[in-house]
Amino acid sequence: MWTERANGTGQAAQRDPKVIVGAAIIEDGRVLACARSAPPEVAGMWEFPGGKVEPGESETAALARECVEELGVRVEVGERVGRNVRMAHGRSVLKVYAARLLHGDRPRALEHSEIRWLSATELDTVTWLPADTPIVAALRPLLTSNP
Ligand SMILES: Nc1nc2c([nH]c(=O)n2[C@H]2C[C@H](O)[C@@H](COP(=O)(O)OP(=O)(O)OP(=O)(O)O)O2)c(=O)[nH]1
Repeated sequence: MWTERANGTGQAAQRDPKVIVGAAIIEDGRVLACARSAPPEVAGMWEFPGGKVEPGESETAALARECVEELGVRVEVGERVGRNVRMAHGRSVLKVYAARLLHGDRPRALEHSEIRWLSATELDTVTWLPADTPIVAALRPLLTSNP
């Protein structure tokens, strides 16, 4: 299913999909949702803060870095939320982790057009990026069980 290519030794090497990590930052039974400011095709759609894992970087380190860059906050990364979601015809995969804010840090929209705290009943009030739909479904019970 994933693309294969020759690796120079005549053997086929599997090209791993690019990993995109997202943080479901939960506080008081609400999750932080972020509206993309770019590119135009997806601007105004909502996502979890995060981004591409850099070569040699762990998923946890990537999440911590992205939360500082995008929101100016330090987070502790917890359990996975939902399943791996294949995107871009299998060329990338979205993995979301629960997270919590550390040291009293308060998120600011440094790269997004808007950020909002959403309770379980408010999750459907925004338009999520399509890949996030199964993650949002998996998140709902976590918000109701952690009031
Ligand atoms: N961060 C994030 N990206 C998501 C989510 N859902 C989803 O489909 N994506 C997609 C949107 C983008 O195509 C891709 C993430 O790319 P990005 O541009 O945010 O990553 P990045 O911060 O590393 O970007 P850059 O350094 O290359 O500019 O994954 C989500 O919940 N969070």
